[in-house]
Amino acid sequence: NLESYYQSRFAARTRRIQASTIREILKLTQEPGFISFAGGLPAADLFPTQRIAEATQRILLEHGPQALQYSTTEGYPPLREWIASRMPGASPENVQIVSGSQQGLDLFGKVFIDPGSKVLVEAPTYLGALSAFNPYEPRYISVSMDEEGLRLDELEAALEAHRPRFMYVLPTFQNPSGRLMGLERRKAIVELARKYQTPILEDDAYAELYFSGQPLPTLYALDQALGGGNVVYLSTTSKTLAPGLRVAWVVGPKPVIQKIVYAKQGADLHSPTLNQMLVYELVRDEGWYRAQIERIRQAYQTRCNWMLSALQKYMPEDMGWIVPQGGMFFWLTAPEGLDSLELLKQAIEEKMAFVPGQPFFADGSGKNTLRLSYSSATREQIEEGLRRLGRAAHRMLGRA
Ligand SMILES: Cc1ncc(COP(=O)(O)O)c(CN[C@@H](CCCC(=O)O)C(=O)O)c1O
Repeated sequence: NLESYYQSRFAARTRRIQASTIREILKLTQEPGFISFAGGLPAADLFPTQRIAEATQRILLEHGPQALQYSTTEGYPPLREWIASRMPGASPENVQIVSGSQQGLDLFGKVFIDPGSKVLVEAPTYLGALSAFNPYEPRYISVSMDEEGLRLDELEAALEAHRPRFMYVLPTFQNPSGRLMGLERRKAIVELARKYQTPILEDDAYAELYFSGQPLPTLYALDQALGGGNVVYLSTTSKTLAPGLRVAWVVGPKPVIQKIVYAKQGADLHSPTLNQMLVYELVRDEGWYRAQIERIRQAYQTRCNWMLSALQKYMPEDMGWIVPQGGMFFWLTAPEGLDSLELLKQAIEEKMAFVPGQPFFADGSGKNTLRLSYSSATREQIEEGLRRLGRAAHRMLGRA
């Protein structure tokens, strides 16, 4: 039958296509009374639902046939122009709309990775990128980080020794560790990448989620200042509008974008036409969009503070964490020897969930780390959820 036929003939081909830990936990935590800090779920209470309903109706009434018809793979021209206008040195031809930056990761992997290609990643890095790249069978080169990001000495040694196909970097509120890379480090990394002619894939999913201060320049912008051409940039409306719309973009040199267009033609023809037109209707109102982003920043700052005080109250004293300056996550480091996968099992007994850290490490390390998202939790859920986690952690660490 088909199943045994599949097992005999195809299982080898799909050996690198494995489950996403976040996606699998997300399914599990739908039970009532469950408190999950697993998925980086944007705050649903901040989705501009009413505005989306009105804009969608207006688009359908005024441009129905266009909104519901097939459209070009490159994406809705006004939206591409809006994105290009915010990226130094970019024109719409450098911009490709994709269905979530997750698709951008997949298509980039499809275009850049051969079996065995070396891909340089941060340790830890976004596990969704590993899920996207794995089917193309890369070999990962992991480089560790200090408090602000990639260590330059290790990075240069790795670039020299391995000449990787590209490096995947998250400079702004890194997922999962929350790190924010400073300007000097950003400049140094862009210069090193150019020196070793190693393209950077910059994933800027949390670009707008600063709690305070002004955004730092993107690696894309810093590379432009040196002549450009060495950074491919990803960002998304998932964290500023609504993730269910699946509207994101890739910005890069024309030959690369051209290949990503062709790959997308073979993947899904184009991203949803209506959703692209809707996103443009929302972001074109600069005043509203800035106010929306400000609402989100303030809400996440508040929820971050709630989680910080709950951590201080309930965690064993030898549990450490990085206090984020933006983004959605706390990254916890437990004492060596504490297996966060085992802790997750205990936590699930208490109807609480988080993402264990090991899937974020391409080199299989990080057993004693875990990621907590505060973005869509209420104050009560944070208090109760951390109390449950604290109970499980104290039990595991053998402390009453
Ligand atoms: C660095 C980074 N790059 C891409 C994505 C995917 O975002 P899109 O919605 O595809 O634009 C994300 C979103 N990651 C969230 C959401 C995952 C949602 C899920 O798998 O349920 C997380 O880490 O929990 C990200 O953090």
